[in-house]
Amino acid sequence: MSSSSSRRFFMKFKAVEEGSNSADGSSSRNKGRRIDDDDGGGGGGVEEEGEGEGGKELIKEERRIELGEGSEVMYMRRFMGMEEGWELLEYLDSHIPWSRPTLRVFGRECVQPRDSCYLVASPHLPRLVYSGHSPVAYTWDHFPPLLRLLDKVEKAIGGGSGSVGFNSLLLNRYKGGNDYVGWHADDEKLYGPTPLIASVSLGCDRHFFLKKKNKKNNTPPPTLPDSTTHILPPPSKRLKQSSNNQYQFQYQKKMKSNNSSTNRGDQQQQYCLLLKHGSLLVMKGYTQRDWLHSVPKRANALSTRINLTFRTVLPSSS
Ligand SMILES: O=C(O)CCC(=O)C(=O)O
Ligand SMILES: [Fe+2]
Repeated sequence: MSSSSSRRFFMKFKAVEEGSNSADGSSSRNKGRRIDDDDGGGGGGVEEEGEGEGGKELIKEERRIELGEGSEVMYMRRFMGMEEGWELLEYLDSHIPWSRPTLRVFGRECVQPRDSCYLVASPHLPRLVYSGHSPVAYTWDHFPPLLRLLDKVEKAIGGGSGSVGFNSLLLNRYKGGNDYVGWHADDEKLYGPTPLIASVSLGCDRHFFLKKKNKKNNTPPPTLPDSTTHILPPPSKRLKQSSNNQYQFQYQKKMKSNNSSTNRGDQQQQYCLLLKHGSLLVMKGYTQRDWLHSVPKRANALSTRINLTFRTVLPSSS
């Protein structure tokens, strides 16, 4: 399949809701100069304005968000070219051995609300276990496009020839707006106390939320890890767009609940980023120790999104 036909394939739902299948449902078809966030991503089925026009190099915008106390995220919106991204999306969609495992969450079994696959550089790494599930670790040597992506990610983060030393990769496939990942932190011991996680997004734009953990008991917020949307007020009431397209908001009201475990009354710091097709998000420092993140359900996310998170498993962490 050519790259343009593959792009059409992933944009097949576009006709259903013309110009509104960004994750937030906002129209991405501005006539004239774009002033919103959709100026070249194409994720979710918008045109590819801004991609290397006239042979110009892609602008690699960077956003560094200091979360405080040694936590930091960095967002690079145009990490890879649009066509390059669509080709990789198509390749991964058809070549990766996806599965949708059963997890155990708070003693309950539930089917993971997205497809995933775990790839590693070596079979001798300690096993990954999350939510009572230990995924099969496939070797990433069988997927040359992923090795090329790894190289690109390492160069972007490590600078020039620098090697970061990622040795594992977790892929998630969200087949539509009902697929999601609930509040969690990638704080498994095998990644060490300050993991560097590089997250590449392909396909449909989706919102990525960050919120500070509840320090008092260091437990997740009052939602099941895979069910988050209901505690957040509607985006229109909640999100305040700042000049750098990053949404920052705080709860305006106390959460209404008689349950003492949910009625903390503290205002949690939160951030939301729209993860675009071809973007790179890096989480570093104590982000996994002190913050939770999620990609909630979105009714308007009509097409497939694939997310890749490169991580480093510490060899002696078993
Ligand atoms: O899909 C995303 O952007 C996030 C995925 C994620 O948080 C994870 O795999 O741990
Ligand atoms: Fe995560």
